[in-house]
Amino acid sequence: MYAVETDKLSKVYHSGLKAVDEVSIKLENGEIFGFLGPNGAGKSTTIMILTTLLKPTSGKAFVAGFDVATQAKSVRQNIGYVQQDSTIDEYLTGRENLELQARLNHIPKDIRTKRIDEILGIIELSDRQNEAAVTYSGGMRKRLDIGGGLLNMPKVLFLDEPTLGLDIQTRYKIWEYIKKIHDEFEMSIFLTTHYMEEADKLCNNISIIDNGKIKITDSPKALKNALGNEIVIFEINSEIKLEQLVSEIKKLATVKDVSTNGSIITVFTTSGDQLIPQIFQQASSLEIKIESISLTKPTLDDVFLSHTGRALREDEGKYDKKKMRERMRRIRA
Ligand SMILES: Nc1ncnc2c1ncn2[C@@H]1O[C@H](COP(=O)(O)OP(=O)(O)OP(=O)(O)O)[C@@H](O)[C@H]1O
Repeated sequence: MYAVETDKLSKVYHSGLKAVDEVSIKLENGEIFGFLGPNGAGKSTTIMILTTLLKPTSGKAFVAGFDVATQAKSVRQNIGYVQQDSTIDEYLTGRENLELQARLNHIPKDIRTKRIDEILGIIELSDRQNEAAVTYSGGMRKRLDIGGGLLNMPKVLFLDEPTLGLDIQTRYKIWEYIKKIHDEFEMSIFLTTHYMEEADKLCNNISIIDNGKIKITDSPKALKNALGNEIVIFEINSEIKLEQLVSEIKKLATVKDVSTNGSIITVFTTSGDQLIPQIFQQASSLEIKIESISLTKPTLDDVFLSHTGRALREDEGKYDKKKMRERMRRIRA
C-alpha cells in the first residue's frame, strides 16, 4: 500500500480548463514527495482532490489506502492538511488555536492536552504558547499552522507551499521542522512547492508538473544527473554563426543537451574539463570569439528548464487577493 497513489487523475473545471491532466503518482510510506511546478500548474487542485475538498472529474486516488471518492471520511481521519494561507485566529493564543483545532478534529479530551504540549515542543512554540498569535512572526505563524496539521498524528501530511512568501532564513528553519516531523514520526509528507531548493533539500522524489501534466518523476539527484554532471555556459560575440556552432557542439561525445538564449549558450555535459577546450576549438574554427565562459553543476532549475522549455520564476507565487478569490471559487466548484 502506498501513502498516496493516483491513477490518471484529472480535473476539468466548469470553465472547461483541464487543471489536472491524467496525473499518476505513487508516494511510498515514509517518503517526502514534492510536487514541483509554477503557479497555475495544477498543484493546489491536486492537493485539494487528495484531501477530499474537491471531486476529481476522472481517474482514481487513494490516500493511506482509502479511496478519496468513496471513503472521504477515512481519508480525512488519516491526513493532516496545511493550507497555503494561514488558518490561524490572530486573537487567540498559540495554544488556544491548537485547542480549537483539536476540538474541531474531535481529538478526545483526555489526550488533547498532552498532544498539544508535545506539538508545541516540536514546533518550538512552548515559550510563546500563551501569547496572542497576532504577536507572532511569519515563521512562527507557519509553525503554528504546521502544528495544526499534526494534531491527529496523521499518516500523511499535506503541505501546500509551506514556505511561500517567507524570507530565506525562515524558510531554512521551516525545512528543519519538516525534516524533524518526518524523522520523528516517520510520517509520509506530500508537499507542493515552486522553490527548487526546497524540493532538492527535502524530497526523496519529485514530480515536475506543468499545465496539469506530469513531465517527469524521479529523485532530485537522478534528475540532475540525467542532465550530465556539469554545465558549461558561455557567451559569444556574435550570433551570426550561432546555429552552426551549436550543431557542432551537439555532435561532441560528452554533450547531453544544448540550449541558447540570445548569444548565451548553455551546454549540459558529462565532462566540463574535456568540453571547454573543444568549445574554444570549434568557436575559433568558425571565427567566433568567446566573451566569457563558466562551469557549474546542474540544479533543479536546470531540470525544470530542460523539461518544460522555460524557467521557473520565484516571484510568481506571491500571495494576492485574486489568488485567494480563485481558491474560494475552486472550493465551490
Ligand atoms: N475554480 C476554478 N475554476 C476555474 N479554473 C480554476 C479554478 N481553480 C483553479 N483554476 C485554474 O486551474 C489551473 C491550476 O490551478 P492550481 O491552483 O491548481 O495551480 P497551482 O499549481 O496550485 O498554482 P498556485 O500555486 O497558484 O496555487 C490554473 O490555470 C487556475 O487558474
